[in-house]
Amino acid sequence: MADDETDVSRAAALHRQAAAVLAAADAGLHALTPAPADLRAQRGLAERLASAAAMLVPGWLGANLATGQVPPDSPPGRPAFVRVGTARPLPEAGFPAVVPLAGTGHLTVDADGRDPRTAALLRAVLLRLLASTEPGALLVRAVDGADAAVFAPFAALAEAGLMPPPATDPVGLRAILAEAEQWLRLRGPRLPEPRTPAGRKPDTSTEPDPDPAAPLPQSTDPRKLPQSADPRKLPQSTDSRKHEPRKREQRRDDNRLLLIVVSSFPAGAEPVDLLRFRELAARGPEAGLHLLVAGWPPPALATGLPAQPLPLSTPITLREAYAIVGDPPGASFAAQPNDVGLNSPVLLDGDPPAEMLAAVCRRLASGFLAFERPSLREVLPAELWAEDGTDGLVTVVGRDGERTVTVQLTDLAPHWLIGGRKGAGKSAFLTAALAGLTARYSPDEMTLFVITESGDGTGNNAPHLRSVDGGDAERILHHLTGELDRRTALAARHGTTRFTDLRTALRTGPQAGARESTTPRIVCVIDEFVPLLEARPELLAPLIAISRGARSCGIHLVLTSRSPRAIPALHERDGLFAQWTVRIALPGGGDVLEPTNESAQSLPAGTAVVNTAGGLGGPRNATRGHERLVRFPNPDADHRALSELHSRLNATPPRPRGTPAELPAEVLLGRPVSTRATATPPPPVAFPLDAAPGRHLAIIGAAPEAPDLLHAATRSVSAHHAPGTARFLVCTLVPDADRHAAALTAALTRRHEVEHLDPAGLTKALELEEPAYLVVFGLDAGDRVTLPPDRLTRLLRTGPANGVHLLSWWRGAHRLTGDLSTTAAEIAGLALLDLPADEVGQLIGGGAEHAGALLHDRRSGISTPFIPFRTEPKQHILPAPRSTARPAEARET
Ligand SMILES: Nc1ncnc2c1ncn2[C@@H]1O[C@H](COP(=O)(O)OP(=O)(O)OP(=O)(O)O)[C@@H](O)[C@H]1O
Repeated sequence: MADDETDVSRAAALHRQAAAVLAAADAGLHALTPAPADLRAQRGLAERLASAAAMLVPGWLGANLATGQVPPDSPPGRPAFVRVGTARPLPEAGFPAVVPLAGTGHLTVDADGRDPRTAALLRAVLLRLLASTEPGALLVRAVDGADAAVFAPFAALAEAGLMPPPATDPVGLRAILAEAEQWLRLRGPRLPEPRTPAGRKPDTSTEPDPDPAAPLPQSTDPRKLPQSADPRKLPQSTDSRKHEPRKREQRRDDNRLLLIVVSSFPAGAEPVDLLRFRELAARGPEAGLHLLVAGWPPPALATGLPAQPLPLSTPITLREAYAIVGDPPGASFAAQPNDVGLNSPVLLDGDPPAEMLAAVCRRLASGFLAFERPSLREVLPAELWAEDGTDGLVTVVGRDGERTVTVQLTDLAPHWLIGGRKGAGKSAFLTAALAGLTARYSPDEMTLFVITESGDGTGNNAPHLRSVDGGDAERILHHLTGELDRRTALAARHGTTRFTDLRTALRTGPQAGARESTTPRIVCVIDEFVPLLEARPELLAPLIAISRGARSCGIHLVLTSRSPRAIPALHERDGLFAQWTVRIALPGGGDVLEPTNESAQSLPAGTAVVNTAGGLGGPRNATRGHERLVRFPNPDADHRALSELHSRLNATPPRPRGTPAELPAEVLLGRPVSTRATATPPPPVAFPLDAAPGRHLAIIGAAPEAPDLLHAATRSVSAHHAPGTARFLVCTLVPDADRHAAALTAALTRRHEVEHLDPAGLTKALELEEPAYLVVFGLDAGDRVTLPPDRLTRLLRTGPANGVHLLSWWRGAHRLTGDLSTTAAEIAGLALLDLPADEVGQLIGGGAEHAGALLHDRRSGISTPFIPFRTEPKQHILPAPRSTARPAEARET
């Protein structure tokens, strides 16, 4: 019994003990967990926060990407908030953790992108932002200093030029900083110069380029018109170097954002770079610039700098299994005044599904290509012909992100080599570049020759243009080598070795204002030079001569090709391209770059790599100071702007007249007389009107078609000159030719400046020293008062050097072989129409016998029969002049 009692007591004690433990555990539990009512409140709060988040971050900005389901599109507008993960105040309750961005601030993560959680977060946030904005409305620049391939999944955007490959070194980092600072300069309040704590200026010597938005030196050309005299102004265009980015931005999209995502800072980054980040952070949000910086502050780099938070940013701090989200700029997540940050652990978003990310990149890349192409107007200046070409020619060729890209033709970078596969856009690039050049420089500053197979390769009819006929290649190149010789002699005379100095000497020296001092830079474009050189190897020598002499003579070559390396010798040491520093590679045109340079691999349409170091380069993903990926306009899509420009160019004073750089005009007289059938029509019979003494034409004969031939021949000279660039003085001394003179005047007036002269005016015009064509019908009727022999002789001898040429019709040979024979012997070009054999003999020497039309060039001694060109049908018959008519009689008629 006693044992039973003992057992019962022991059981009771154990029971009490167990009950006490239970009570203690119960008390302990109650002390550790919230009361059921609080739990419910927290769950309710999480639900309310989740619904608020759905409104704050709709669609891509806040969806749970891990499900793999493509979220609905976000409504248009800036991504003011973005989700970074899920806040979990309770294991079973959570809500999206959302931080502010556009218009408010930035985001920092303490661990850099080498931590996989950071890398995944950066990719997720970047994807959300890209997917929720219009293609091109968000420009992204990335930095991956640890080269951890954090942004590799976004490579398709790099190829589209939407998000360039990440910068991996300090040079690339500084290029991005410079771009961001330029962004602020254009959009935000003024950015002060960043300084190190010691007051030292940041070392920007390794930055890729000077600020392209900075204005170029102002023109010193005294002929430059003031802004108010604005026939030259292009009111709807903008000077891309001075005003264009701001205007473009205002016009197109004030809501654009520039996002800089730093996964990790490169090892060589300096404290001053971080200070620049701080400045950008402080001023960025109001200008649409936002930063997503991992590894902030970078302790190893921040030597000398206190580890401060980035201004206006929401900091994220990683812990073992979760992250802590600090307070956003200017606000607090905490309910209690003394609390800081979100009062809940946050599970950061992981990597978005790869397929989803790739699809978004593809969509953006194709949309961006259309969105981001600059218009032709963006490469044109605000004012026509306002630039001075003395130091070189510079034009905008397109845009690299927000930065306009200019390319130069100067004494040190005299030529361009452009490569691209068929259909790459070479003609488009050229057309836009030439439009920019012809709009910036007047024909006094620049002369243009274009050699194309088709003759229409550049769509250019600017008054600077001298020839677009592919058949003219030889003539043009020989003319240019002649010009090279002339300029070389001038340079020797003035003791100059650079063209800039020669031009300055010519302008300011005693010869200033004389014809020889008008020495424009010459640009000679050869579209598709490879087939040309393959077919005409003899053209290589003049090309090499021009290439070498460019520096001192101001003659620039621009060559394009689908296969620039098809003639390897041109690229070898001392080959044509050895000294050509400017290389422009369009899609499929990587051949113009050095073989080790991969930057032009898989370029999309409408883009080009502009390299100013002879094509030197390396891997594709590197940022190089001498290389730019440029988007260029498509003039095909901008016909209106192009034709508007050309009509302005052709209507714009001052109209340049003949310059020594111009190819001499040729008078076309007729078709050659040939009995052989040929596949292509032979060239017309022509007489060149160059600068040598005697280069004038006399059409001689009483045949009815003779005055009409003068009409036709003069029109061919008119056609040689770009509209508005030549001057014609027309005179008739025989009434029967009045209608020819009137018809000619009417035809010429449509293109050039024309003046009708009476006999007294003709006498005066014999003293002309300004370039002009003197066209006289019935010159044999001029008496000694109208045609003082000494004046006529002087004109015939010295006129061509001044660009003055006499084109005349004589009703017979009697004056030329009679009283004016000495004077008339100065005329080198004789077009004889049905002259009696004895008169032909007297004029061009014995033994000549010919019926019909014959051109005799006294310089070469060659006579060429031809079938005269006509402007009117044959029925008009002139009364035959009296071959014995005396001058005075003729004048009275
Ligand atoms: N900036 C651009 N963006 C988009 N498309 C463009 C751009 N420039 C040109 N294109 C288009 O590319 C096509 C080819 O252009 P283009 O004729 O200039 O090429 P190409 O290199 O000169 O060709 P080819 O070698 O046959 O002469 C045209 O249809 C043109 O509209």
